[in-house]
Amino acid sequence: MSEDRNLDEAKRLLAGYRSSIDNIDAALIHMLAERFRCTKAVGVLKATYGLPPADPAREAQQIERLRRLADDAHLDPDFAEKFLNFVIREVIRHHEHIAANGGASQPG
Ligand SMILES: C=C(O[C@@H]1C=C(C(=O)O)C=C[C@H]1O)C(=O)O
Repeated sequence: MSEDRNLDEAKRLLAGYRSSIDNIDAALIHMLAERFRCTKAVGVLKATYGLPPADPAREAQQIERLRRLADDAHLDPDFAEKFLNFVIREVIRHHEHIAANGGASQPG
């Protein structure tokens, strides 16, 4: 009987955590969409002025900063670095694509 009650309580807690996880995932998607909206504009600017798609010096600064932020927030800095590199690789792919199209961004 008390095991049933414990299981019910566990299910209630699980549903509460999952509801927060769903909200956080939605926020992440919106934040990523906004970031890519910005970086696509940067890609158009770079293509217009003949600047290279990638900027390794800027990336090094961002990684150093994000590693520090992650550490302060008790998030694994190696994971934060991998995540940023994953996002930046996709941004650079967009920039190369924009440059190859003469500075025109693609929708989406
Ligand atoms: C957005 C830029 O282009 C590239 C993408 C970056 C990013 O996604 O943060 C950072 C540096 C560049 O390699 C930029 O130069 O600022």
